[in-house]
Amino acid sequence: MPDYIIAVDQGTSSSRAILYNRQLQPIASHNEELALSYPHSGWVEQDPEAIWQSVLNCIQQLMRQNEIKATQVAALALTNQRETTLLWDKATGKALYPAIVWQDRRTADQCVELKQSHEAILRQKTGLLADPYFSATKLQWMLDQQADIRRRAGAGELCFGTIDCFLLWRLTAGKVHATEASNASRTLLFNIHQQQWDPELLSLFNIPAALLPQVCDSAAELGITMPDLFGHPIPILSILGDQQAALLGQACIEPGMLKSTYGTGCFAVVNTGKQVLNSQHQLLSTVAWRIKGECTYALEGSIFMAGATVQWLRDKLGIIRQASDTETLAKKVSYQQSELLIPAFTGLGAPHWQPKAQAALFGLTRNSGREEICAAALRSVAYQTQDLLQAMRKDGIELSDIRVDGGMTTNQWFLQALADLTQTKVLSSKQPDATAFGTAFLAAYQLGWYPQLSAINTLRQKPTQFTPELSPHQQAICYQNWCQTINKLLA
Ligand SMILES: Nc1ncnc2c1ncn2[C@@H]1O[C@H](COP(=O)(O)OP(=O)(O)O)[C@@H](O)[C@H]1O
Ligand SMILES: O=P(O)(O)OC[C@H](O)CO
Repeated sequence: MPDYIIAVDQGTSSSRAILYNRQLQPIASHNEELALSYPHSGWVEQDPEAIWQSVLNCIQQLMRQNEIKATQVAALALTNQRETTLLWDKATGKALYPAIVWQDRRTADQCVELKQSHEAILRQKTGLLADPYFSATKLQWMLDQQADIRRRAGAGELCFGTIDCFLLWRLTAGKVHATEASNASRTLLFNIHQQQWDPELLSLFNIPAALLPQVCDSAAELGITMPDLFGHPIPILSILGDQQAALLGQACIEPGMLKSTYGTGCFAVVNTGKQVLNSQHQLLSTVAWRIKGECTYALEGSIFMAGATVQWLRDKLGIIRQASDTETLAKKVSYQQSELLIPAFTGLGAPHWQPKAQAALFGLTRNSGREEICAAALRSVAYQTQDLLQAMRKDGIELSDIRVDGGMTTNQWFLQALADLTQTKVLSSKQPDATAFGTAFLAAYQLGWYPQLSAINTLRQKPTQFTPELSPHQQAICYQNWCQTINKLLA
């Protein structure tokens, strides 16, 4: 009897595959880092073949290293970086362009116009707003680059997809062109109330409907892998956008429960149940998951630079050798530090939505060194989280704690700073891969191993707790300085 599930988490910084047993304990994993390229100012791209190859290698290596045969695998469960846009040729399966990554700002000018003319309708239909972050203007940009391309798109010769859709296509050797509702809800083309591609929005962005994938439930028989890939076909039974998968993986299955994931970016997401909450404070409404045709919705605050700021310290400034060095260095720096980093390297996301903002480091003195810059970088992620929590509270969400996960949460110093600067209890998942766990659980649910979503409560390990140690008065001084500095930058 097949007793395993393999979850694939295709993130911005890396791809990984994790092997779970029937009790949904992680048995083994295989990880591969992925490169990003920045060919022009504001552009962020990835190689579609490198993405595909990394996913394939991760699954194959995981199976090989653990002597697992495909016949022992009950399901493949996918989760992925969202919004990243691909366009490929139906006949050859080859992408026409590099993947335009969610952080890419090339369509910022277009979004300024869109904001003035169509923000209200975009918000009402999609829960999102006019920003280059989402897929629609990225796809529009691709379609505007070649003379014949819209005709080919209209004739059904090309496919658009987010990462999940591209992987599903490749895993099934072109048999399935489909996505699922949580990923579709990030495109700016999907009506989250009616659960369908919106004809008015397709016409606004001049996007031929023939390009679009079918939108499925998040748990379903989504496809079967080609036998030659893993030696035997494996059913693909769940797909979720990575932030929605983490919401499920952190057992936030009731309205009002919040998680915040610190990977490349940071995404604070709160379950709003059957209700689409219309934020008055620049947060997004999105599909959390769709099961048996029924949608659960969520409210989201998106920060573009979290772990990516740490990568910048490593790869561009060269002041650390590895991400964990930030912890050792930051420990030496008190809250009295004058240095403040506004990490608007790819514009600012929620709640500012300023795609053209540029990063800046304030308050430098002769005493400022790599310790201070590391502390400022880590604290910038905590301050931005406080911006999101404030917006959520103003929208009427009551928050008593934050369930956190993602690569950055191995940094204990950061987690204490997060509790201090948000004055909120932080519960750090002992399962650092809450994202993969979320989609693996959904596949197990689809298999009938766990017939109720509430079973996730019993599978989740007790988290580690961080409580605020900074006084509310000191926090208020620090946060006021952050707000004033951001306002200065945006003025
Ligand atoms: N100890 C650490 N301190 C700070 N940041 C870290 C640490 N370990 C990993 N990171 C950051 O976490 C990110 C990777 O997390 P991950 O959840 O794998 O991201 P993604 O899903 O976006 O690929 C990287 O950007 C890295 O810089
Ligand atoms: O790569 P991550 O894990 O930071 O997630 C990227 C998000 O899905 C972008 O919306």
